[in-house]
Amino acid sequence: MADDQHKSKRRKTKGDGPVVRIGDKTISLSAYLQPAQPPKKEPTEPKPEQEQPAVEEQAGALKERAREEGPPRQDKRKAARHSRVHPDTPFLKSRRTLPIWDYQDEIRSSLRRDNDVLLIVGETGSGKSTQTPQFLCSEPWCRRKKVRAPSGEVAVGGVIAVTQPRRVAATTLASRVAQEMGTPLGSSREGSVGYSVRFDHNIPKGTKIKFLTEGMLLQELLRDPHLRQYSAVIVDEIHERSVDVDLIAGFLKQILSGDKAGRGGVPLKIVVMSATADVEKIQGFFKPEPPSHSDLDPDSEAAATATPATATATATAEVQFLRIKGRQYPVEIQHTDKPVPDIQEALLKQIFKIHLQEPLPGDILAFLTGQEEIETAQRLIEEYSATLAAGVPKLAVYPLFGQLSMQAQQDAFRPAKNKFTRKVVLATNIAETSVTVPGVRYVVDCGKAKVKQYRSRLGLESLLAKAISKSSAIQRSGRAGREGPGKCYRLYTAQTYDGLRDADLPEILRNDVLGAVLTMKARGIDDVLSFPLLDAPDLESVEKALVQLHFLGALGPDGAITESVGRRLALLPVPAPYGRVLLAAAEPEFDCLPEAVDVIACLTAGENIFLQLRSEDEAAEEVEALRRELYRREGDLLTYLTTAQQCFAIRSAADRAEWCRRRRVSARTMRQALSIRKQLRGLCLKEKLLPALPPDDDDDDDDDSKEEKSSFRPLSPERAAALLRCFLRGFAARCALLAPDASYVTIQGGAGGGGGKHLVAIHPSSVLHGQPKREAIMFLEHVFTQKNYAKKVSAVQADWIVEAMAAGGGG
Ligand SMILES: Nc1ncnc2c1ncn2[C@@H]1O[C@H](COP(=O)(O)OP(=O)(O)OP(=O)(O)O)[C@@H](O)[C@H]1O
Repeated sequence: MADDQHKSKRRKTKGDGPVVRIGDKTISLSAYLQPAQPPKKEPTEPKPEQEQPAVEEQAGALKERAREEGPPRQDKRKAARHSRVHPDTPFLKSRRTLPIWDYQDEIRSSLRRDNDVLLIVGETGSGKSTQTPQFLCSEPWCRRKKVRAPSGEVAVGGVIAVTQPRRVAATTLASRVAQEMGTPLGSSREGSVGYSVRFDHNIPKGTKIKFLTEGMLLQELLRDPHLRQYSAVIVDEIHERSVDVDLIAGFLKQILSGDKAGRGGVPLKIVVMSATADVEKIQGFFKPEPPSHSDLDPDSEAAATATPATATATATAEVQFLRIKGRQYPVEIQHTDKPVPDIQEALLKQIFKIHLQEPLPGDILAFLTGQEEIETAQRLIEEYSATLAAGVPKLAVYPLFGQLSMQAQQDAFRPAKNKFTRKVVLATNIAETSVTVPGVRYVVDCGKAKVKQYRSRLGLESLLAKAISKSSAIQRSGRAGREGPGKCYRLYTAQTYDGLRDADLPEILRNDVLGAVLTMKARGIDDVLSFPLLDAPDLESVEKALVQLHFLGALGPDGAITESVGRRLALLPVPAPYGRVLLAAAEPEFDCLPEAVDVIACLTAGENIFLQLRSEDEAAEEVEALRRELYRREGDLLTYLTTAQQCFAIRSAADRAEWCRRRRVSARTMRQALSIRKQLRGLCLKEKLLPALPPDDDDDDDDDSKEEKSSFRPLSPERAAALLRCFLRGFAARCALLAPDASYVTIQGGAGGGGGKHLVAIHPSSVLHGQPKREAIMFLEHVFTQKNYAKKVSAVQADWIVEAMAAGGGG
């Protein structure tokens, strides 16, 4: 873990000026540290260093200019239209300037009468996500109604669900819309807007608009297949085509073309939105068909009560389509003249150039491929910022990637803490759609993204950096120009852009479809191959998922979901193999659920809990020595457990933070892990996996006065073995045996193990790296860089693997 993979990427100061070394490359920073002389007629060019305070003056000028230019001209008569239903909040003025504002009547009327489906395509920033739900929430069909359903009198409707591909989009949109509607989120128990994302729900009483991740809506569908609380579901950013959004589309199509008995005859309105959707495909998919009884789940209330009258009443209108013309602010796009040989280098140069040439205010959003690249760039930019002369604005870097805790993600959306500072957000493609990062005027797009790729031959998923699609490039550039005119610097040529494919391959065609197949099974879809999907995955992946679920014990021999395992797995908000670990740990034979929860909390909390050690770190040796006390010979999972238990046993939050600092353990990730632990424990209690909450479940991160925390007790070797045997119930197929030539060879067969054996090496980030070889290892993750690496590794016994396989443990 102490391994620093970026030793070579350090900034040095040579006689010829400061340079950044990236591998064997050297970038001179002199040009950036000594800002270029401004060309005479360009007011926005940088001034010589000693005159840099003038940047603020330039900023003033830019602000002034933006004020003068104002938003694009709108038809005054139309723009003056004041909706009865929108309170005159301070946001009304800016809402009126959005291109979608003039379409609000059309949007409303498109869904009146028998029209149940509307597709909206409009440029990024035109106002789709924030405005459409506000336009619709006061429609008469959006009222909550008491109706008669086969199960008796039920309440239907009243809320609009807006799905988002990512948590950060759901939460930031909810907070924006709450502000626009004048009911700030979370400040009171009542409000019009709420959100629901994994491990975080904020649904005030009276919520009319609920932003939620696609995963959360799927969870809700399991509990309420008729989506009774909703009058409408808005599927935003459909072009992203995650497995979850494809499943949602399929379920919505079934609700649409089925009878409405379960909803007491109340139709569910569906709005599908994107900047770059395949209009024909989506229209074709949702085109109403007369339902046939054979389409219905024979056990459903709907099937039991459907009459020919209810069955045909639904299929009348076509899918409505609306194209929103115009964009809010222009975005100037610049491509490179030539292909760039080194993206990381080009990205840093571009950021430095913007910083020195463009006045404040104007933050930068740069798209990189992944966490490692972001952390390296962050370090280099921070080092560079520290060298800037006193009169030059500083740079404050905020990383933004999916593995970060929610709190750390939110930081990127706040203004830089210090004055006279330019914010630089370094993001993966999680900031690509839906989000508005306040302050951003400049986007730098590296043109690549890490894509999860399921290599069905190996049965493993890998993250590979690949060229993005045109649709992604358009989305990325759309992040500039949301609060004023913007610029997007693409680090690739215009020809390269022309050669990009229009859209990404849907995830369902790329990935392990395990979660998708489990969800379909839990929804009573026996024949997963005939479930309506925009694109069906290949037979091989579906078959592999079915086998894997069978190994996990989620499916019985007849292929139906099992009550004891499958249905419970589908309800747990963790991937199925982790869920299987929790179920095993609750069995009396293993009896180690709190420990399994702790490990899973660390695994799912975000970044690696161990921060990378820098070789120049003076305290590196001391940190290493302290960390060695945490390392367990059984491997990474037990090391996580020891770390979590030691850390969580400390009473005071301040002492815990200090404990983390001394070991360079991420205090933020540990806080998140503590919160996940609490929620998972609560869920386990609810699902009757835990008889009672463990005595130390009174964790309050900020409460230093707690006296009752249990102190750390190291796990005995027997209990450690029990815990690893539980993990094997989820990951038995992710194992490798020691071969006579001292290499690790993955076990053959088994779900997830793929069709053949292959070599894996232990990743340098593992505590088992460089340790004496064991007879077998279990690894939770696999990455392919120069070679196949196993990550999150534990030493296991071969007979435990056999035991887990026999019990049906595939991962
Ligand atoms: N959190 C925010 N802070 C500041 N302005 C915001 C925020 N969210 C939205 N806006 C403003 O509202 C505009 C419309 O945003 P909205 O997300 O509704 O557009 P959109 O059409 O859905 O865009 P996209 O297709 O990129 O998701 C933005 O361009 C921006 O001006």
